Amino acid sequence: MPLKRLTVTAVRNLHPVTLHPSPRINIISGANGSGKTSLLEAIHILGLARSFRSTRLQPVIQHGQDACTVFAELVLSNGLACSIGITRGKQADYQIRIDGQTVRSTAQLAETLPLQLINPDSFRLLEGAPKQRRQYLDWGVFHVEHQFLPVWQRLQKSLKQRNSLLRRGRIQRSMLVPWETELVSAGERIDDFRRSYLLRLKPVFEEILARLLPLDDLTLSYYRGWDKERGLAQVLDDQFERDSQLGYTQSGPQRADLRLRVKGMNAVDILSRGQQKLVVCALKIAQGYLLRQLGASQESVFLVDDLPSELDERHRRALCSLLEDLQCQVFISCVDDQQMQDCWKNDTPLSMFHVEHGRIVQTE
Ligand SMILES: Nc1ncnc2c1ncn2[C@@H]1O[C@H](COP(=O)(O)OP(=O)(O)OP(=O)(O)O)[C@@H](O)[C@H]1O
Repeated sequence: MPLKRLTVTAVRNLHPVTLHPSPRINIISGANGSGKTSLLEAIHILGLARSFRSTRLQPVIQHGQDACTVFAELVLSNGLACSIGITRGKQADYQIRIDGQTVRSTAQLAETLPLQLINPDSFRLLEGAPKQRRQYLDWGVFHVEHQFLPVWQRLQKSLKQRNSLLRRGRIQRSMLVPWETELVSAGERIDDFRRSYLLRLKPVFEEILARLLPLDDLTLSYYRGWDKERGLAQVLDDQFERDSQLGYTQSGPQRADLRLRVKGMNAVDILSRGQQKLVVCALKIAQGYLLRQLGASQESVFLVDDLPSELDERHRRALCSLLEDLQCQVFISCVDDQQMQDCWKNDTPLSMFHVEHGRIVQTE
């Protein structure tokens, strides 16, 4: 799903630019503060309508401008061209267009452009809250299981309604029944989707990890959000009193998690930062490989911010080789392009861009 042409206007310090990236490897180099990350951020906005650096989009819009725009022409897996564009204004308003048609949902953008981000914050996938690992897992499920989104929306709605009734206090048990019925039916399906996705992901992840970092005793397991012995309906029933006191639903798929352990202990307590970074890279790259294996209609585009940092040369090369073998489009930022130049096979299409004070120039 490579971006064939990319136009960025009024994103942070970037001068308006149109680029013709390589369908495979793109290296973006430049000094600190030059605007490398801003270019990756622009692509991220195009795929997800939001930044990975700030929760609000206002800081991303160039000082003195009212809106930023990112537009791209893509090549679909069937070889046809498609155009997508997004304009985000200061009032959190946005306009999304796919092939000239206005689109309301950001899910359609995500579906058209499956983005994977690897950046210094990616560590949080291991050390952060379960929500991040659920989002990671659900990214994969969303792209391979087309029923996932409507079922997930049903789950969110029923959970919200149940929690709002619980917060009212002193409610009749029967008032929750319709929402619980919906919650159980959507929740168990989400659990099935996640479980079967993970079953397929695990061997791919293990293979990728072995190429990056031999860690035989690392295990990846799934916690569905409630105990193994009981069905979700039973759990909601048994926990009604406690849920009423707390004002929210304690157990369910909204509590699911992925668990990474080394010798039975939490991986973050054992692995070095570099090793954690490699495990996160393996997790993300594995999703790209799986998407390709399953013949998904779109392939992932990888955004890798500041790859060389914290990785030694051997691991950097191993990572580049994995990204290269994946045969998808990759954008990698780095301060020193020398570090990234000889990591690729001669026949891999490679483009180099240099950023200076927000001005991007293709150098190769
Ligand atoms: N809304 C904005 N309008 C204009 N300039 C901005 C805006 N927000 C940030 N900047 C500037 O844009 C630049 C953005 O740099 P960016 O983070 O993309 O740099 P980088 O090349 O990735 O640097 P590093 O190597 O330090 O990570 C910074 O110089 C910053 O001060």
